[in-house]
Parts: sequence; structure tokens; C-alpha cells
Amino acid sequence: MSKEKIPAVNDQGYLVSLSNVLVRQDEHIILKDVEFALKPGEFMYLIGRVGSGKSSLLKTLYGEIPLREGEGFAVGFDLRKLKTRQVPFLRRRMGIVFQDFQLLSDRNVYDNLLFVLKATGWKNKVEMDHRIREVLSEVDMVHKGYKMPHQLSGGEQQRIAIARALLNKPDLILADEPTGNLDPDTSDELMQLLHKICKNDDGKAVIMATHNYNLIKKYPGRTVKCEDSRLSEAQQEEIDFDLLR
Ligand SMILES: Nc1ncnc2c1ncn2[C@@H]1O[C@H](COP(=O)(O)OP(=O)(O)OP(=O)(O)O)[C@@H](O)[C@H]1O
Repeated sequence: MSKEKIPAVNDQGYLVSLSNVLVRQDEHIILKDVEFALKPGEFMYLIGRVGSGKSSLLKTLYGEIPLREGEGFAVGFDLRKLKTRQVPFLRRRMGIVFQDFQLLSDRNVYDNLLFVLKATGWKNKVEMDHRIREVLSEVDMVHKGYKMPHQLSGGEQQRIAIARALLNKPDLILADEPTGNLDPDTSDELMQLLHKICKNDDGKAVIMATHNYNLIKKYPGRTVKCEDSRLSEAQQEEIDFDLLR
């Protein structure tokens, strides 16, 4: 729906590219010398102990923490030059999913999705209805539009949160501990859904912060770790080792 036509990838074909980035919370340095890049269609896990900076890194990507040092690019935007008024446009190109679902409790599933479409500039009722049906179908929840959030299980609520994240056809999904409130079987289903979204032809990438190493074992993929204020690619052996601890 947005009129901007800037490409989501940079000259090197990356959806996200950070170089020499410093991430701060207040005056505290959370991560330094951050270097990483992500291509369309990639699925990347972000791991690290509690407080190691996973959420802070995601917040930097979605413009919640301003990038003041280093170079950053995400879904067509130069994060270093990002103006407050551009943040909604950046977020329209990203779908963000949290551990606690964050659905509006006072309205049903359909109206939760409608609310987001209206807030992001959609006007045409038929188009909005069509898009809502499409995203509900993508997450296998077509018949749950009339339900109130409290009438859904945790796994179903997270599916709706993913449907909401998909509404504006984002180039990148950022998921911060999306299985944190789900039981193992439901987590499993959610992983299959996220991988399916990533494998679609439109080249969506996913970054998922997680503590759930069992899921990484079951659904292996590129894994990046926050540790000692640094970001690095994690090896499978490290994941195996951490599982044993
Ligand atoms: N709003 C804030 N203001 C100041 N410091 C913060 C803020 N949010 C987080 N921090 C600090 O930044 C550090 C990194 O936190 P962050 O939430 O990024 O870690 P995390 O790896 O996502 O942790 P978790 O696994 O618990 O979600 C922590 O030391 C935390 O206390």
C-alpha cells in the first residue's frame, strides 16, 4: 500500500547489513563491532544468554533503538539516517512477532487484523477483507476470525500474531522468542509455519531470537550468537554443548 518504491535489498543483495555497529541501552554498551548480513529467504536464529542483547539487536533493526555508531541497512533503509517519521515505513516492511502475542484483547481476530490495515493506510474494504482472509489462510486460521483472543490457545494466538505480521507483505520477519510461551508440540508447529513462510517464493527472511536450542537442533539453520558484547556465527557443536548444560 505504501507508495515508496525503494528496493528492499542493497547493492550487494542484502536485506540487512550491519557493519561496525555499536548497540547501546542508555549509556551501556550492549553489543559492539557488530557485523552481519542477511539475504532474502534466509532463516537465522539469534541465541545468547538472558540479557546478552538479542532483543536490543532486533530493536536496532526495527528502529526502536537508534543506530548512532557504525553502518546499518535494513529492508531499504539506512538505519544511521533513519528519521522518526520514517520508522512506521521501515516497520511496514517488517513483520514483528513477540513472545507475548500482543493482540488487542477487546476485539476479535478479524478486527485485530483490520485495525492494523487501517493504521497502515489501507482504505478499500474489499481489499482489506481479501488480505485478512489471505493471511488467515497462510497460518491455517481461516475459520477463527470471529474469535476473541482469550478464546484461542497460546499457539493459535501466536498464529494470529504471525498473520498480523504478514499483513503488509513484509520482506523480513523479526521474531523475539516467539515460542517462549508455547509447549513443545505447539512450538514445533510454529517453527514449521515460520519455515514455510521463509520458503515461499517471495524471498522473505526470518530472524528469530530464541533460547530453545532443542528447536534449533530439530530445525537447523544459520545461528548467530550474542556473547560478551559481541555477535558471532555459532557452530553446531556450541549449540550441542549448550544443550547439555
Ligand atoms: N530499556 C532499557 N533500558 C536500559 N537497559 C536495558 C533496557 N532494555 C534492556 N536493557 C539492558 O540491556 C541488556 C540487553 O538486554 P536484551 O533485552 O537486549 O537482552 P536479551 O538477550 O534479549 O535477553 P532475554 O533473553 O532476557 O530476552 C540487558 O543488560 C538489559 O538489562
